[in-house]
Amino acid sequence: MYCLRKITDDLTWVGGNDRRLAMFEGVYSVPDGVSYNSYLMMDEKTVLFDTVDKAISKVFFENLTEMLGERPLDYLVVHHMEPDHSFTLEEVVLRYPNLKIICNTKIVTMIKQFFDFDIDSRAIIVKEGDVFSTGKHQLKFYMAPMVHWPEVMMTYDTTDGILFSADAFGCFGALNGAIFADEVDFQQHYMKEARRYYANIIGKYGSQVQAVLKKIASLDIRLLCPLHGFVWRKDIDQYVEKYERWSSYTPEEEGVVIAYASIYGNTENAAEILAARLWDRGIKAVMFDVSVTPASDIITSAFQYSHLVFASTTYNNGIFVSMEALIFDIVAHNLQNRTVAVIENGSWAPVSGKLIRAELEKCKNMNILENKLSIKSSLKKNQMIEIDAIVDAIEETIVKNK
Ligand SMILES: Cc1cc2nc3c(=O)[nH]c(=O)nc-3n(C[C@H](O)[C@H](O)[C@H](O)COP(=O)(O)O)c2cc1C
Repeated sequence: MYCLRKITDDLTWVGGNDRRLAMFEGVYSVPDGVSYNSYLMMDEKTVLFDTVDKAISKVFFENLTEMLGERPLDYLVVHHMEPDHSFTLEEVVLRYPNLKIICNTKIVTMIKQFFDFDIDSRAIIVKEGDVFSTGKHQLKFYMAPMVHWPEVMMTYDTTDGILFSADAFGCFGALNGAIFADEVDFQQHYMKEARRYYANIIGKYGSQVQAVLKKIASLDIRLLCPLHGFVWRKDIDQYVEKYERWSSYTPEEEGVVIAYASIYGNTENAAEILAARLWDRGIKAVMFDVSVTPASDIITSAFQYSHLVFASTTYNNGIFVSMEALIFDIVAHNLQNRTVAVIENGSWAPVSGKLIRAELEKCKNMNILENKLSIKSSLKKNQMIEIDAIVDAIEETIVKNK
C-alpha cells in the first residue's frame, strides 16, 4: 500500500524507509534506519527526481503508481548514480518506456556501467546553468562534482524555490512519518546524525562542497530536498551555515577529543588523567576507546571539536591496530585545522607516537603540539608534569582560538 507525503501542491515525497539495514555503505551503522527520498512533481509534464534503493522498491512503485494514476511518467531527473538512489532506475524505464532521463554526460556513462538498457535514445543531457521547462516549473541545473561522487548534480526549481540537493544536506535516520525537519526537534535528536552523515559521507570533499555552496548562495531556497533524511522549509540558512563550517573544516566548538588504544589499561589511565586535568581547567573533553567506538563516530567528533589527542600503545613496532585504522581514516577524510597532541606507550621501544605524528602531518593545517608523553608500560608520578604540559599547551591554543 502506498505511503506518501505531500510537500507542495505539485510535489510529493514518494520515497521510503529502511530500518533493517545494519551498515550503510557497509561501513556506517544506522541504528535508526535510513530514508531513501524520491520526489514526484506533477506539472504539465510529470517529473520524478531520483529513484530509490532496492530495499524499498515495493512501496516506491506503489507510491509512483498511486500518484501518477493514468498519467505517464514523462521525465526522470537523475542527480546521483550511487545504487541507493538508482537501483530501481531500470525498472522505472521498463514500466514507463517513453520516459526521458534528464542527466549529465557523466551520469550517462555510469548508467551504461550499471545497466544495459538504451540510455542514449532517452537521455536529455544538461550542463551547468541549463534550464528545462516542465510547464509551470522551470528547472535549473547545477553540477556538484564530488559532492560524494563525480557525476553528482543538483536541480533548482526556480518556480517554487526548491533545491534538490542530492546527497548534500542529507541525514541518517528513517523518517518516522515526519518529513519536514521542523516537525521534529532536529537540533536535539538529529543534528548528531546529520554531522555523522556529513563527516563520513561528504567530509572528505570540503573544497567541492564549498564550490557548490558558492553556486547556491544567491538562490532563494524555500525548500531543500535531499536524498536522505528530512525536507527543510524553515531555518535553511542555519543548516547551510553548518555545511559552511563543516566543509571549511572549522570546528563547531572548542573542546578536546581524546581517542585512546590500550590493551592493559595503562594508556587508558593516562588518557583519563588528561581528561580530568582538562575539565579541572574548564576545558571540555570527550573520550573514546578506539577498540570499542567505530572510527566513523570518532571522526564525527573530530569534525565537531577543535583539539584532538591520540594515545596509543605500541604494537609490533607500530601503532595499535584500531588506532592505526582511525588515524588512516582521519587522513583519508582530509580533516584539517585542528590542534593535536599525542601520547605513546610501549614496554621496550615505544614508537606509536612518532608514527601517529608522521601520518597526521599529511593533513593540512594540523598544529601538532611539541609536548608529548612517552610512557614505558605505566605512567609514573614524575610524568604528571608532562601531562600538565600538554594541558597547558591545549589551554593556550584554546584561549588563542577564542
Ligand atoms: C602483540 C603485542 C605487541 C607489542 N609490541 C610492542 C612493541 O613493538 N614495542 C613496545 O615497546 N611494546 C610493545 N608491546 C607492549 C605494549 O605496547 C606495552 O605493554 C604497553 O605498555 C601497553 O599499554 P596498555 O597498558 O595501555 O595496553 C606489545 C604488546 C603486545 C601485546
